[in-house]
Amino acid sequence: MSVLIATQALNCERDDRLLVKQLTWSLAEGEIHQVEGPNGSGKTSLLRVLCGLSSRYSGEIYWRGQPIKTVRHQYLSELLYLGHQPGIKSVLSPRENLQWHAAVKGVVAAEAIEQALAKVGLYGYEDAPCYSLSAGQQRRVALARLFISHTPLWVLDEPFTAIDKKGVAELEGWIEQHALAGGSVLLTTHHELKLATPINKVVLGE
Ligand SMILES: Nc1ncnc2c1ncn2[C@@H]1O[C@H](COP(=O)(O)OP(=O)(O)OP(=O)(O)O)[C@@H](O)[C@H]1O
Repeated sequence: MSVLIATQALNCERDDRLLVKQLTWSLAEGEIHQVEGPNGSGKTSLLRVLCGLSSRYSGEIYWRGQPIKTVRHQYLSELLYLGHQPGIKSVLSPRENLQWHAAVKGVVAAEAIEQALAKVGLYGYEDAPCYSLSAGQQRRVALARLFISHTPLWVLDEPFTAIDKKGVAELEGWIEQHALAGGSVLLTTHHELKLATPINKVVLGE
């Protein structure tokens, strides 16, 4: 399986604290990697750097073997980042949020949106403004984005936050299915993952 994303001697600094030190690492198709470490160790900071959302780093990041600066459009279009916060627009409904996401991704996805709403259990709430939904339902709106476009790399920061037991099992299944289909997943979670697929660990704060 070919390598999607890799780093060479990556350092991430925050307020004069070196959070990631000389990280040389790679993530290939079909792999699941979990960034681990205590609160404040830099997990979110690392994910944001790897998704092109932060430039607080030194060293090199490669996408499919090319420095990200040279393939920025391809790199950003092939990854999907779900942040710590749901990152949805609260005045829009779940359906409208997904339509917005599809437009940003440049995909026509009317059917995929309906399927995604059903998959994450939001039918019945699809046209309600998101501010009227519970925290777990809002997280489900964010998770529905996983099924709108076919992005090879999912980057998930604490995706299990506010999700109920059934939802946790479903999300574990989706992560596993994505990897089995040749996709890759990079995630942080304080939740103990129950997957049959091996998980590679990236440990920070040691
Ligand atoms: N918005 C911010 N402004 C200033 N410093 C910040 C900010 N966000 C994070 N930091 C600093 O960066 C460090 C790493 O934070 P980060 O959110 O990456 O950690 P984390 O490992 O994801 O933590 P957690 O497990 O609590 O989510 C923190 O200890 C903090 O000092």
